[in-house]
Amino acid sequence: MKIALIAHDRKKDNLIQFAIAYRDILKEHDLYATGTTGTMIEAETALPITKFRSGPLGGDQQIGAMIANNDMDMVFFFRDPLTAQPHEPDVMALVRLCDLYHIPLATNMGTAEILLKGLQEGFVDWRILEERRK
Ligand SMILES: O=C(CO)COP(=O)(O)O
Repeated sequence: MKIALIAHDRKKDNLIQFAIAYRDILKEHDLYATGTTGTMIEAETALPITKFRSGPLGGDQQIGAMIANNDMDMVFFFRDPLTAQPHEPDVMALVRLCDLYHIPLATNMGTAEILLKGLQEGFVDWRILEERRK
């Protein structure tokens, strides 16, 4: 599965801790990230990550394009609800595309844990089943 990892600055530590804790599951998948998030997670976990531009410079939109192209399966986007983002429209667009294309999206640690454990247990195979139906 293709998984996107994104975190706003004050949530990056959260996502790094999450990636460390669940490294064994994440390493079985193809990982993508916005620039700074990806660089930091790679440094802490040594997981290979395809990195896009930094979020404020278009990285969210690059991941959104993958979703629109049916080329992304799951998104972990730890958003900071207390800090205004200069690229808020891009953030909302990414969340919107997840909803539009039924892409599982976790915006905080609580949901992320359930989503990743669900992935490990095979609870999110619908995209694979959908592919088989084509
Ligand atoms: O701003 C972001 C998501 O909206 C994240 O971008 P960076 O990973 O480059 O900090």
